[in-house]
Amino acid sequence: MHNNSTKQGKVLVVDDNEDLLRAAKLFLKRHFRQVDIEKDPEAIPNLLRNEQYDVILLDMNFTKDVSSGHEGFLWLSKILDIDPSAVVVLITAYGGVDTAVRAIKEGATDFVLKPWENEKLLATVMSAMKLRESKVALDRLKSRHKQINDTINAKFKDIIGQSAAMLKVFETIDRVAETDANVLILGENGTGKELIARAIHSNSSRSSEPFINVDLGAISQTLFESELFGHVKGAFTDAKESRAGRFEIASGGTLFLDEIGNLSMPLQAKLLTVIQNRNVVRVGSNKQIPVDIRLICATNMPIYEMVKENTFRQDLLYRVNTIEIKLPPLRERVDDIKLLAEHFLKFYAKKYNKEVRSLSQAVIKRMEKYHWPGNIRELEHALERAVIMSSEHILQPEDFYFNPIHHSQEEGVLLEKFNLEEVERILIRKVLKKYDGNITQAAHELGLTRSSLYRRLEKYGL
Ligand SMILES: Nc1ncnc2c1ncn2[C@@H]1O[C@H](COP(=O)(O)OP(=O)(O)OP(=O)(O)O)[C@@H](O)[C@H]1O
Repeated sequence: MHNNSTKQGKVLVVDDNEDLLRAAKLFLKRHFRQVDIEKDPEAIPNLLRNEQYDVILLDMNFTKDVSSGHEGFLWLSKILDIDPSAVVVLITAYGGVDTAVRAIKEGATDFVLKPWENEKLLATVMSAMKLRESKVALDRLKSRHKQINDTINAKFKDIIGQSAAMLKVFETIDRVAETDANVLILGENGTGKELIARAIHSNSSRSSEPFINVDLGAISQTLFESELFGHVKGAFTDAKESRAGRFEIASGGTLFLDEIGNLSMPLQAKLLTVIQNRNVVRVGSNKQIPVDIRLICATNMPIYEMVKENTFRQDLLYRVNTIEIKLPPLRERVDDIKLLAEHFLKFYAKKYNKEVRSLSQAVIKRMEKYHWPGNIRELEHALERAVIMSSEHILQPEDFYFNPIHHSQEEGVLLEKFNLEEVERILIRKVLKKYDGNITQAAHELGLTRSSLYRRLEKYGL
């Protein structure tokens, strides 16, 4: 027999037969912390308002000689209205099995036949209790997930921009969000590709489902399949447990594949198969799992040139680029710089509780001339740093740190060092600077193809 302190769970039994109620209470009390009994179903709403029951045992028929179960259905649906995650076990007489089966379809958890055997009743209530525990845990997880999502989305809510280019982007988001069309977002680092992807998701009918973000540039070749498609226990040495991949987790919602241009050819082929079939197979299994996702991809690579150079599959590109959004670099949307800078100033002044109020004209002029290789992310960090460091109300050019590369310094290095790699790195930086980061022009001047220039940029971390 259990002792009182270890007993768990609250059970409510509703039946018009007082003998049955008494017997149920006597027996269940030995196993559960609290057992309430009620013979009048009209009292149910009130009871549920005052107590959180884990399991409710509910009779199907209350009026004498009526065995249709109508009343049971009525009370079942009332209970589920009050508490959608209530766990209701129906009590039904022999012969009422069909009704009980229908009740389960309508949301009951299980049923017991009366007269019952105590051990059977106990087993039923015990497993109902377990179900309740997982429902409560799931509800908690869901609301935690929602809270996290809301916090992220709040940050992504304000998309600042009034330049013609951004207005066009807003219009496209409006048009495509509601559709399930695949979207490809192109733009340099820090131009707001993820922000736009989230905006599309939160304006779509999938907004209450997850937005799952995968940085393909950060996933190693060996982990690619298991990360994206999942694996079953024992599929490889480290696979101690079965795990769903990002495609499966995103099902119902939006999958954002960032840096799609960084995928190797073999991985592009694997990705294409999944996108075409809308099915994933976990590593180590051969079961097809259907996935329902809205796909948004992004890259800062010159993807069309890569197709020409056979480093990116054309069929994959045509799968993902149904709608294309080009985000111009910040230096090409000069109209937005002041607006963005003031937005970040306000945000960080509030965050760090500083009295910084505005930007001097000189700062704005300087910003509008600067080439912003890191785009909006760089602008945001510049403002965060300036707000933290400054003790004035108005920020001045000295509060910022523009353009860390100095010509004279580099030339000095060039003359002193004869290491080929070092010289190559410096040359590339200089040419890039000359063309304001324009890869095509820089590659042309250096006598390289764009993709070999990209490879070097990566190699030298430029
Ligand atoms: N129009 C905008 N208005 C306000 N904030 C923006 C805007 N665009 C970008 N940002 C901010 O700039 C930062 C970088 O944006 P985001 O991460 O979306 O860029 P990205 O293009 O995905 O970058 P990467 O290519 O490096 O992944 C984020 O903090 C984002 O909130």
